Amino acid sequence: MSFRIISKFVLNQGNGRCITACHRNPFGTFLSSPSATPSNATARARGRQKSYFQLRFFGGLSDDIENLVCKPLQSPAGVLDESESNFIPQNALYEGQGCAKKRVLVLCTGGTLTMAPDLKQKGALAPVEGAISKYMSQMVELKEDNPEMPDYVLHEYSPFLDSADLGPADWVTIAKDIESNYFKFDGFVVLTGTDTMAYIATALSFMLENLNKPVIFTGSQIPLCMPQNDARRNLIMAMIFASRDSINEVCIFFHDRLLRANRTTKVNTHKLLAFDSPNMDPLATIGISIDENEHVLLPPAKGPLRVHLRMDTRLLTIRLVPGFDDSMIRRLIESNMEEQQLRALVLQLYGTGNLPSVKESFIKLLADATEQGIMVIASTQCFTGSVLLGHYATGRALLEAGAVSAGDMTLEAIACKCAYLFGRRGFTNQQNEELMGISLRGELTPPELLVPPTGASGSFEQCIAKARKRS
Ligand SMILES: NC(=O)C[C@H](N)C(=O)O
Repeated sequence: MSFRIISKFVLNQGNGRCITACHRNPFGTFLSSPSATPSNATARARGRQKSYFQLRFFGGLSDDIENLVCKPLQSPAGVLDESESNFIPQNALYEGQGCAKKRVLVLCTGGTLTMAPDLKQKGALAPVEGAISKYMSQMVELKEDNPEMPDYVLHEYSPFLDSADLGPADWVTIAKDIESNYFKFDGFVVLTGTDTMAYIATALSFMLENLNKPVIFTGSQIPLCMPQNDARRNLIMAMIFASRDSINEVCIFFHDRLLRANRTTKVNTHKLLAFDSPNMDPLATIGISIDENEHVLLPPAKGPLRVHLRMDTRLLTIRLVPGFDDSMIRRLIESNMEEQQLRALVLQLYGTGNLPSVKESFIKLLADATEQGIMVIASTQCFTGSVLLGHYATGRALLEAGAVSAGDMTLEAIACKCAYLFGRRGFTNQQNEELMGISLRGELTPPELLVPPTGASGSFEQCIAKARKRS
């Protein structure tokens, strides 16, 4: 799929105000430049800055996915030296108000939020290019005299797509655009369709290592053009959260909750409460106030941002149903093993990670697969809770076949974590297996923190002991 980026930037409300540079260095300090026509307040702030600089923001974001390598982020010229001891204002002061005005980059890929009934498609919803910029420029909440809202730059990708049409190449495009604009904005909003939003946002959480700014995904169930839409509030709240210093991770805001992206899954096709993070509390909830759950927010990263652009998605997911025909699954796996294509096999199993122990040949097949270097991952079909291999004899056989537990990860997290780890290439199979059991971006409850079930078996205890030793 071609996912060309057009350089269509809407400077805040189209008023021509220049976009200024804002930088938070790897150590968490902000450096930002005042606007082109600094107010007294910004001039005062400037007086306290030793290395004042200004970058203008030009269009021309990345438009290809070549050079898919992991590379450390380069700082723009003129950034603050870490030995700098001067006080650096967190942001340019907002003219006349004496308060900080944040800057947010809004990246829009399409999705229902941007859609309208298309007569050529018999009234089916289809994305309308250009509509979002028109709506946003008319939203009073986003006018620049509203000090609580950030300045924003909107970037519309072309063509707008239903999220079902977005894949790893598009995740790479988004990651690259965040990388190349990282120092110019305080936070990022990504507008996508809801159907694969949890996958895209989860993938981004792995691709953006040491993220120190908010990246907030949102979309809607009802298009922005319809009066009863949920798009407007989702968009406003996403922009508010994208301006918060307390958030250093990729999140999904939807309806009334901010969720960690890699814990999130789409749970409803109709209701406005379309997402949930079944095994983790929301990062924040909104009612008449915004309540952050400070204890679950990820702390600021210690190192500089590293962007990993190679995602190896050679995995197969099989959801078991009672009475399944294992000969069919056998053929599928065997043909993949022969072509040496398959890297991981995700089994969605019953309960704590059980499969029929009577199917000995199937278990033997899984043991052969692990021996050939295919990672066999045991996950659960249950919406909440965790895989506990070894709690039941039926699951124990899997442990012996060399399967790896997915713990309480969502399917989205399992798939994207595999793609990320395999894409890194530098890890051995054993290291990959160990990393699957370790929380890299908050996607997993560490096994040692899981409450052992009543009557936990010896092998469950062994799993925990092994995990403790690793950490
Ligand atoms: N609500 C939505 O955005 C669904 C739409 N099919 C999409 O994922 O693009």
